Amino acid sequence: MAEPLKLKTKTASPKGKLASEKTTSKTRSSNKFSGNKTNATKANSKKAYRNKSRDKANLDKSKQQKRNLDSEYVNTSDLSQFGLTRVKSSTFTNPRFQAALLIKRVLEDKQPLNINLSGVVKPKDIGFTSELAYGVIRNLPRINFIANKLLTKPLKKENYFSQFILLIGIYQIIYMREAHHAAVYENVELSKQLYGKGVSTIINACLRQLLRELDTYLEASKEVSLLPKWLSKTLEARVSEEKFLPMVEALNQAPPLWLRVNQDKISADKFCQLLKFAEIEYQQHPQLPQAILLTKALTIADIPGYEQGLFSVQDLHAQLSSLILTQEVQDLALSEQLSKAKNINLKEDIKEPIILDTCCSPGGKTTHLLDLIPTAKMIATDIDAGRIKRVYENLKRLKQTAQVITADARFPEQWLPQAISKVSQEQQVDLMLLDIPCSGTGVIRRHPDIKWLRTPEDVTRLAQIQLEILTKSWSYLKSGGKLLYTSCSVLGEENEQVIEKFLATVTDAKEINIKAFVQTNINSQAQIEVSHGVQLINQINGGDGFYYCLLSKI
Ligand SMILES: C[S@@+](CC[C@H](N)C(=O)[O-])C[C@H]1O[C@@H](n2cnc3c(N)ncnc32)[C@H](O)[C@@H]1O
Repeated sequence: MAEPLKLKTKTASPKGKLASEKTTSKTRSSNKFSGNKTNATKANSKKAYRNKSRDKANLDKSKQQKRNLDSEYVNTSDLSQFGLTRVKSSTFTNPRFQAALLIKRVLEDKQPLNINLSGVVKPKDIGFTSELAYGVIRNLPRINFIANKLLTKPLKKENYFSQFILLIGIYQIIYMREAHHAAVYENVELSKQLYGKGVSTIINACLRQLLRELDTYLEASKEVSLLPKWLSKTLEARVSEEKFLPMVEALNQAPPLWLRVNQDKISADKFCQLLKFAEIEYQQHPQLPQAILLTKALTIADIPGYEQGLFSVQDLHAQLSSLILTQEVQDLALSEQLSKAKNINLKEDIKEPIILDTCCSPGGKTTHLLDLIPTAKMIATDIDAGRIKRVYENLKRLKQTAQVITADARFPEQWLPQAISKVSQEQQVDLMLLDIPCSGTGVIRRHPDIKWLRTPEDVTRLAQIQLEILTKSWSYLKSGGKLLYTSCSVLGEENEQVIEKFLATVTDAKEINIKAFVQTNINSQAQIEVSHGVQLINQINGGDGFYYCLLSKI
């Protein structure tokens, strides 16, 4: 292990200050030994004045230089444990440095992977930086395994930040197929800028060793599971052997991009024509024509019609939630017309159901429900005031209206009666969508940090909240009304076990069987057997892991 090297930092020119101090002391000494006191004093005081002015000018210059130099540095005191209190601004804006910071925040500070890089890296580097961070976090166990094989000794704690740079280098070489020499050079340079030559020599040696025996390292790392042990064990027990490995593979792939055509604005076929015209490759879902898979990654702004509200970005299985809730409303007294719900073109003659969408941000399902039933009186709530801003943005873009409330779904008594009274004389709602807060284990490919942040204890805590939200909301559902309990979790503890506990405490709830409906729309490989509701698991280039249970009030 090389000696830890201190970060070389340029300090403001101390020379200037020392030079002026020297001059002053010289002046003093010449005064002291002068013969003709009066003339000498006059001459000396002039000289002293000149010297003083020069000193001041020197000092100002020195201060300015220091200021200029300081402005080239960025404070990184949150990295002081790694010996880094400030770094050059050119290093700070390096995409690899920023990716390493993001990785550090997840692994060391246990913060969610939150990509907000605008103004931090150049706009052209945002995608690259985020790919590095997501890629390393997604494939962490394998990359770590290789890093540990490559390092002959672990890096010292004070140099530890360079570990994240090594992980990035390994990721680039293995997964990004970037020019290998560039991947080595850039990461070695970055570690040199941060820690000096000693550490960068280690990074260089590791990455070059990887290049020499790439296939061997790759082959050996394939044995390493990409899921945390507790989750892998739970899922292995839950999912049949033949479905388990494809599910794990799908959980770890880069997420597919699904769009939902807003059929209130444009037909799915016409939207596909727009895609064709823009030369965007896509696949239309065979059973759900409004669901479009883009086969190549694109930024949303490059897809025609986003600002005009022609489509929303929504996972395939997430799209099912609003369809299940509205497909099943035909036996509601409020709307016999909904029996035409087969193709969900309900706009003409629908009445005005009161719908409650709790935990609604960013509004994917709220806007879908409004697309299906534009006349609905929608009450959409979420606890997170920051996230709720996105509901407003989406409603505005889609020209839809809803009563949006920042509220805690565990305490509907504090806000729901008032919200209902604003739209009706009634005291209860017709339809409820509870998209409860959950572990997010079904959307790990979109949020791979979940793998390293969630714990089994979190799941148990969340399950209690879920039961509380369901139990409290139930009393605000009309007799004959429908409630869809849905989650993006693949764990029984948050899904059918919550329903089981709930059903054991009420006498006016009946489960509606939605298996057949889901089966006719979604590839059967995605469904696994559960005691209540439907559990879908992740599919490669298909939908995320989702759970739905539809309940009706007797
Ligand atoms: C799965 S996300 C909802 C996604 C949303 N339904 C959609 O389709 O766009 C879960 C949401 O639950 C919210 N949440 C968490 N705890 C809550 C609570 N106690 N009351 C209300 N909302 C809550 C979170 O802020 C988060 O936005």
